Amino acid sequence: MQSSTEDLEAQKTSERPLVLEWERISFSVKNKHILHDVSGRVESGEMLAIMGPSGAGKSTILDVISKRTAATSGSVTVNGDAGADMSSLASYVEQSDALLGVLTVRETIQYAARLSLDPSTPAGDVRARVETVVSELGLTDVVNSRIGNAVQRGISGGQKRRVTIGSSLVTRPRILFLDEPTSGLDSRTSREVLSAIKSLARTHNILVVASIHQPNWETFALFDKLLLLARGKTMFYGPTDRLDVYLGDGLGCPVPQHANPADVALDVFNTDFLASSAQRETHVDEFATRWAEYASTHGLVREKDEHETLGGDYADDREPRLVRRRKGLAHGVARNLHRTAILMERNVLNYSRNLLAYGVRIAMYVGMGVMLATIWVNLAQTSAKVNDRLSVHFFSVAFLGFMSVAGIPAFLEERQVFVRERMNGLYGPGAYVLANSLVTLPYLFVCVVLFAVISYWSIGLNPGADQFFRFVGVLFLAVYVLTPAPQSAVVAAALPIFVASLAIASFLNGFWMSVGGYFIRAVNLPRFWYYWAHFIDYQTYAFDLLVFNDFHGITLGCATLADGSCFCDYPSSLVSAGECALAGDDVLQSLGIRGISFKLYSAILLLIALIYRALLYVVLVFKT
Ligand SMILES: Nc1ncnc2c1ncn2[C@@H]1O[C@H](COP(=O)(O)OP(=O)(O)OP(=O)(O)O)[C@@H](O)[C@H]1O
Repeated sequence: MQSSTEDLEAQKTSERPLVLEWERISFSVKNKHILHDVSGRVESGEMLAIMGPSGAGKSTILDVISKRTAATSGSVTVNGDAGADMSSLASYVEQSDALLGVLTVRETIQYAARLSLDPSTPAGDVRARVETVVSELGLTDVVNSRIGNAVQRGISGGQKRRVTIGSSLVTRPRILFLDEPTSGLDSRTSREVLSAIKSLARTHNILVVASIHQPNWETFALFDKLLLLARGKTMFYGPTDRLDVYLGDGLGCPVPQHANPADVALDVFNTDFLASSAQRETHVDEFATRWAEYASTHGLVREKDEHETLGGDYADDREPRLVRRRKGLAHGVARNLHRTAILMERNVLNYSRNLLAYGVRIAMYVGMGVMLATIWVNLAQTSAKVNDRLSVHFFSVAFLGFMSVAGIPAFLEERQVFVRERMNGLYGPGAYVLANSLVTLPYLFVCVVLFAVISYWSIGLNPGADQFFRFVGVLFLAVYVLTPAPQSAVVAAALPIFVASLAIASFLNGFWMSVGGYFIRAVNLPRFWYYWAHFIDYQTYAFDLLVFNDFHGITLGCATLADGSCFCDYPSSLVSAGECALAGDDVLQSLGIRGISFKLYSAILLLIALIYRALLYVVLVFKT
């Protein structure tokens, strides 16, 4: 046990230092040139700041060097390897804090640690790591407080920022990218946070690149290097302590005594308020040229031979990729299962505490059970009530389907967390979909059982015990097709905007109702809709199964008219035999579902449920 943890630690810390280099990076979108020939280099243990006025291209260069976005031209290499797998080496802290609101600060950081670590890591090591990060980031006082969400106020914005950073730091990435890590933090906290990052970076040899807006002097001084951009061009690149020299000697804008060189530089390079676009462009071009000349004459452009300081020619060092390959398939499968189990545990915690998303929905199922039980109360077993019985089945399936849209807000919150954690290499869409699909099973089962127990006997559906259990089983499968993630989640994953995904998911639910064969009989549907939509509609199978389950084998009484003749609402095979009654199977015959196979239809329903999950997987693979 211990030895494998040591192996992991040894592997993480004793690996040769990394060198991240980007050379002549240019990036354009729709003919808009956002970055022009930007180069730089950082080594393990160093912290590089990317600064510049608003719109300078800081986030864009960070995206490019972290390989989230491909450059239009230029190269990004790690130890000379342009194909290094950044997701296994790096963690990226985005500007926004994607966290699960119901978890506490400790739980959030602890799950990030557990998801990133080898399964054999002793729990004590995980705890120690978490406590170190918590105390270094000044989160000790709020360690047991919940993050908070729209319903429940939690920790402050600045504390959330630190939790997000902590969730990355605790995984001990070899490279840490931070996009505006200090936004929302006061100057003292900014300094403390960056100082903690620096200390961890030094101790664990982490290479840090951070875009930063307007650091105060002490915060600025924590960085080893600076890349200063304006309108996508390099204004300065080199050790931070050379900035004031360059401003004075190179540009003739000396930094006044006690002034912060970062402030002076941002002032000088901010061209936003010049009158014309041409003026702005000329100004920046002039600065870029002055910098290029100064850098080459003062030796501030780092050349390849400096790589030797890291222990020789690293062109042959393909360590990151080799490490990944050596692990093998069995290790990969075991690790993914381990991560799935951790995600399931976190989901259980999330769902059980998320009263709005999940508690309210249980209440909705109970409320719907009570509604059906009291409105469709005690339906007589007569032919006149056949349509009322059919509507119970239609309504159960359709309404439960509609309620799946209630899962969209919770899914969108989860999706953001998933995107962040996936980008940071903690787990993939497979583990996420599997954990989500498994954890929802008992939750949905409880919901359906509650609904069935409340309504089934009160409505007076087929009294057999087998029929009751089948009713629960079919409804469970139908609800499982859609709730809480799949259909709405597929839509929300593809289009992660609440209002838009709500509208599309609601439209889809309405569509499935229309082609399911209740409002308009399947045989009467226009052929275009019948041949595809009707057959892929989960409501078709769920409705047919519920109706079959209810009507098969029962007899319904018909009305005796004043003239003594018998009237049944559906063609009856029993009347001709002298009985004024309607066989349930006659109703099934009229609906065209007498011969259906219970097993086949259930299997199709299950298949549709699995297809939705496969679709969710595919959408998450390509859209996140
Ligand atoms: N995908 C894109 N399509 C069009 N324009 C883009 C795109 N990405 C970035 N830009 C533009 O490129 C410029 C640089 O954007 P970027 O977000 O990198 O700047 P920034 O320095 O991080 O700004 P801020 O400090 O305000 O966050 C901006 O003018 C932005 O509008």
